[in-house]
Amino acid sequence: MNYYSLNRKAPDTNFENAVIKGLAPDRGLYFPREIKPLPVSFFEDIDSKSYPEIAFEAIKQFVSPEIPEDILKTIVEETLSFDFPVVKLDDKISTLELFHGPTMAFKDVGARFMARCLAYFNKNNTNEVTVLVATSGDTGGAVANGFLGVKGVNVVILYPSGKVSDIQEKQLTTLGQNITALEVDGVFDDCQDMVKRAFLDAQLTSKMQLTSANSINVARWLPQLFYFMFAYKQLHNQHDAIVFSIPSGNFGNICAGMVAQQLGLPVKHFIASNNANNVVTEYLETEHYNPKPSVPTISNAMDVGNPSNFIRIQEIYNNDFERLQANLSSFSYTDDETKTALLEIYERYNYVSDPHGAIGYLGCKDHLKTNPNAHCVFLETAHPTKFLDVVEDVIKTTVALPPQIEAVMGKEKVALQISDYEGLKAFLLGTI
Ligand SMILES: Cc1ncc(COP(=O)(O)O)c(C=O)c1O
Ligand SMILES: N[C@@H](CCOP(=O)(O)O)C(=O)O
Repeated sequence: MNYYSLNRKAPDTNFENAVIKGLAPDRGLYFPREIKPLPVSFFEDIDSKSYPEIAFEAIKQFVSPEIPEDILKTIVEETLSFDFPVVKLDDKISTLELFHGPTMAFKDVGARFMARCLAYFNKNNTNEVTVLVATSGDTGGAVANGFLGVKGVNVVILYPSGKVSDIQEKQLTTLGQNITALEVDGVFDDCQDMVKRAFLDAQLTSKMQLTSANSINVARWLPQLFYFMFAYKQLHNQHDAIVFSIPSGNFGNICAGMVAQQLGLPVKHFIASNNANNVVTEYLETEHYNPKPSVPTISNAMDVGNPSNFIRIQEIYNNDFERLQANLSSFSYTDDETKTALLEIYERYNYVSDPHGAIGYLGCKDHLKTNPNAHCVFLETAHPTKFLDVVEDVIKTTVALPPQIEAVMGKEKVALQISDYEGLKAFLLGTI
């Protein structure tokens, strides 16, 4: 598959180059030249397919011919070695649990998929790659875990100091080996800007091959489309008007859902559920896109003021505001509303959600007010114990720690403090 830059000032490239480069030379995000719908029979026969079989068929066109089919089969099987259950709360609302992977966040799938693609491209150990990642909480841990020990790959994670949960911080600062954590005096958007700036810095790019493991990288972004197909497989026999409410920050996940829809997945509507960082909610109300500095919330992984993937969403809809509005709604919620929702989900359904999922639940409730015939699936994007203080404080109950979380609890944080781009550059050049 060829990919083009959304800034349209760089040549097309293939999947391998798009993955290794991360961002196009004109600083644009890569986007597939074509999204060919899957045959109708793919969806009709979905009950007979396993998750890896669904994933293989869905992603094949985006990675061929650079990843041969037998390798791709192995990659998806290894990537998807855990479950993706839908839990029905009632006849109107379900949740898709995306937290059964090694770091208990939905990012595990993209991180594991991308790590395996890079390892394949670097099979002869000829090109050392430095992977830069900006995280507002979960991407860092998932990428650290997914890339740990991958030969020829060094991972550098930038995270905003004091703005990720304790467990998220442990997950991204305690692995060692080929993983380094940089604690940035700033917000997530500062970290993301530094990563993008590094790609354009000739002093760096002449010395090392840099790429990104954020959703700006197509190998991290596209596998997220699997989730929507897995939910459809579990629900399509009971509900024919499925809508998804996606807790959104950098908008990679929801945008991947829209690619699944382009592939033919029967999705009725998308809901971007946001915390106070509401640039897209405002856009859909006003048609003005006005990125702002992010504000801290209890759903910290969504504290993004300038979502990278919004430009991909606009591309999918051909920059047609009316078409976008017809397929996408967006709501934004305060921390108090999030806490109230967390408690309501617990008391009404005996289900413990995390603050991000709780925002997804609120999006479902708001959508159902005007669309009572829909069945709304909100994505549970992280395990509640990743936000233990908030969750236990709200539901007034102790939540048992799963083994994946217990494993990092006693570990010692190792991170290097930096305050600006020069700090990142000095680290990469080995001068600090
Ligand atoms: C728990 C959680 N929920 C939601 C999101 C938002 O996802 P996206 O950035 O793809 O919009 C993130 C971070 O990406 C996350 O870690
Ligand atoms: N919410 C993310 C922010 C980065 O998103 P990404 O999908 O672009 O990696 C996080 O948890 O780090």
